[in-house]
Amino acid sequence: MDAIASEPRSLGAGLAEDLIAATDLRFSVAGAAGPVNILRGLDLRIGRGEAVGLVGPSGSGKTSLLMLLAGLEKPSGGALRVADQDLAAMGEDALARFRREHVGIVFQAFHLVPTMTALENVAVPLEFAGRADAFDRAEAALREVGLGHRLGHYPGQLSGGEQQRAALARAVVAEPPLLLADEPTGNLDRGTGAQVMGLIFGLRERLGTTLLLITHDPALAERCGRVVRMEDGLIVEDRERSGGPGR
Ligand SMILES: Nc1ncnc2c1ncn2[C@@H]1O[C@H](COP(=O)(O)OP(=O)(O)OP(=O)(O)O)[C@@H](O)[C@H]1O
Repeated sequence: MDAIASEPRSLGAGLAEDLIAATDLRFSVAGAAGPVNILRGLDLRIGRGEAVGLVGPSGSGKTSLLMLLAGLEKPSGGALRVADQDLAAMGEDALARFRREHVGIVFQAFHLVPTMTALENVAVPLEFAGRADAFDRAEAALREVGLGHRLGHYPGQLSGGEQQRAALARAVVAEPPLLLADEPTGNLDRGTGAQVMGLIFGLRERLGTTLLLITHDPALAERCGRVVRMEDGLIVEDRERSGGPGR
């Protein structure tokens, strides 16, 4: 039986073990008719090692939040700390370094480089980050997701599930503390999606990675230890399961 905590989590001072601490987080973009307020003062804390399912209607701001947490967009207001870094205060170079060192991302579209093999797709970013053993680590990561026999294949020669597994290997090869996944099974059939999710949950458990998983699949969200629901740029529900994999 699930124990549901119906009250939102404490919005007080961040705990030392919080990997993510967003306070009054705001994100606006310029629209034709003036600014569009996408995140409207959102508070969220996620502890190290937690798994969180992020759900909510289309357009509620889930992907925008993920982009801010990844350091791919900058907040328009409020405070955002991820892995002890003040993302709101960082310039482009510092954000690029933050992404390399702290974040892995898996999107619905796989975003592999079509002119590079699976091995190169995983190894090259690691090599850019200065890892001398980039190709060895990339090969190990690809083997872990069951692609040891596809190292030299180009994305166009891989199935959708294989491409997503390669993208997952790329996301976790540097063992980042935070894994962000935006509808990672959205382009896959049910069985292949289940395989990919099994890999994601298995990897995060082995590596102790914090996981934020955006999904429209309630059952998938429930597999996370905690489910956060967004509506209209705010968090409207935040509940935890006792005994879930996220704690
Ligand atoms: N660059 C932009 N310019 C204008 N509007 C934007 C921009 N980026 C996002 N939006 C709008 O902000 C809102 C939130 O978008 P976002 O992609 O974060 O929602 P979402 O909850 O992830 O939706 P979905 O479940 O459909 O992926 C949407 O209404 C979207 O159209």
